[in-house]
Amino acid sequence: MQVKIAAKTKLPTPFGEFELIGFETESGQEHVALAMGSYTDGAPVLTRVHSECLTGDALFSQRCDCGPQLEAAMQKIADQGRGIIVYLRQEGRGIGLINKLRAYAEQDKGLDTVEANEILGFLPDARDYRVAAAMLEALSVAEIRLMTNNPDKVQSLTDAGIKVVERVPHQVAASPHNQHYLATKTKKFGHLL
Ligand SMILES: Nc1nc2c(ncn2[C@@H]2O[C@H](COP(=O)(O)OP(=O)(O)OP(=O)(O)O)[C@@H](O)[C@H]2O)c(=O)[nH]1
Ligand SMILES: [Zn+2]
Repeated sequence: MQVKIAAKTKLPTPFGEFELIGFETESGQEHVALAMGSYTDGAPVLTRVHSECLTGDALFSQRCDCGPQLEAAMQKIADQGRGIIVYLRQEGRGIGLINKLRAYAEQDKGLDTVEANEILGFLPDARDYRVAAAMLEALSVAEIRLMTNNPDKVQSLTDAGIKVVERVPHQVAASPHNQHYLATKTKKFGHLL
């Protein structure tokens, strides 16, 4: 998987100023990374590989925990003054925004998040983390402390050549709306919650 750094700029946020790095893949996909501090010095970098969730990241959805997880990652990185968020445009665990909304509609009828994907003909999780590994390599980052509860993410990044020296638990407070969703993540995806 080849990616190229297409643009770099500043991103001032309530958590502090990040460097915003835009990437393009060979197939024309666009992804971004937010970086703070000196991440090229060889020491393991506190890292979040975050999958796009328009509803959670931008629209305050309480169906999932994505928005608070993104904020928590930005805060933890700002507290340390050093770290990277790889923001992957793999919306809906890779099935895309409209298909995720279709899956939500199935969940409204009583299916869980895995069953809803399957009834629509998708894998429960269609994400590919090789692009995240390629982005980290392009930033000269080889060793990370990964903020996640998802063991598959740790394994997939490891398989793609990134050394995950530590899994940093990344749990945020549940809401009444996302309890079932979080329970399914634990039961069906093996999330460490
Ligand atoms: N298809 C589908 N995607 C969902 C659903 N709810 C959230 N997502 C997507 O799931 C992705 C986030 O994945 P999660 O399973 O919440 O968490 P994770 O990234 O695997 O694990 P953590 O690193 O612990 O956060 C985002 O791309 C969301 O858009 C859903 O019900 N169906
Ligand atoms: Zn979400």
